[in-house]
Amino acid sequence: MTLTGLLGGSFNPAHRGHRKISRQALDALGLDEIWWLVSPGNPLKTGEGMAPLSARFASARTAARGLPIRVTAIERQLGTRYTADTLKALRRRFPDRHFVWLMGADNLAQFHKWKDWRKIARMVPIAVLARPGYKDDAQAARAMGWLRRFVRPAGQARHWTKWRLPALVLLDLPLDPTSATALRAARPGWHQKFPGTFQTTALRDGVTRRRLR
Ligand SMILES: Nc1ncnc2c1ncn2[C@@H]1O[C@H](COP(=O)(O)OP(=O)(O)OP(=O)(O)O)[C@@H](O)[C@H]1O
Ligand SMILES: O=C(O)c1ccc[n+]([C@@H]2O[C@H](COP(=O)([O-])O)[C@@H](O)[C@H]2O)c1
Repeated sequence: MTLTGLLGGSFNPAHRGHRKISRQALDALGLDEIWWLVSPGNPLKTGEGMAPLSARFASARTAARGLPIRVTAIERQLGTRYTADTLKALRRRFPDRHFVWLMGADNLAQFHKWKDWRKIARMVPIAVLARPGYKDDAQAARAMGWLRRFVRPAGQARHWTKWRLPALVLLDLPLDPTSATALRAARPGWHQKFPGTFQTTALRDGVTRRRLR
């Protein structure tokens, strides 16, 4: 079984914070690799100010360099937008992998708004990475009203494949203040550096190549 972390995101653009939390998750959870799922469109975001998938994907490829991270637009290939649907499809398609869902503390604060969020927690363990300014919001998250009883000690994080689900671990590791919102404000035209189409390798056996626009 390959131990695989899933970090879904808009990556508009990808940045040092994504890299940092991925390194932390690789280490704390003893992962073999992480897949960055570059979202065709977060269902809770309007799409305003969202760069094309091709540019976000390319920025993620650059940010992930040198780490055991696979950047993928698999939700585009699967035709899914909601994480619950993506996880259902991935678990069916990759039975030889153990998946853990990774997210920053800001997303835990919103988690109760996600489609079928309790089902998500029943499908995969969830690891929450600390983010500056979101410690209190994460603790007070509406979803925590239900999830709190399933919280596992961070010291046992490497045993996540053995956990009975639902299971949630809060990884309170050194913080990184980088945010895509701040980067976009500083460089609104960032995506012009990543023009055109891109190629993505389908994850199954790495043979199929698809051109996406
Ligand atoms: N600096 C960070 N610290 C902890 N988690 C982070 C950090 N940056 C991003 N994440 C997490 O990475 C995932 C993808 O984030 P995303 O691509 O939305 O970046 P972002 O910086 O949060 O973007 P935006 O500012 O546009 O909302 C989310 O789970 C988010 O919580
Ligand atoms: O499934 C949902 O309802 C849902 C609602 C909001 C966000 N998500 C997912 O959360 C991940 C983080 O999104 P973002 O835009 O905060 O980077 C990304 O994979 C989204 O598809 C999923």
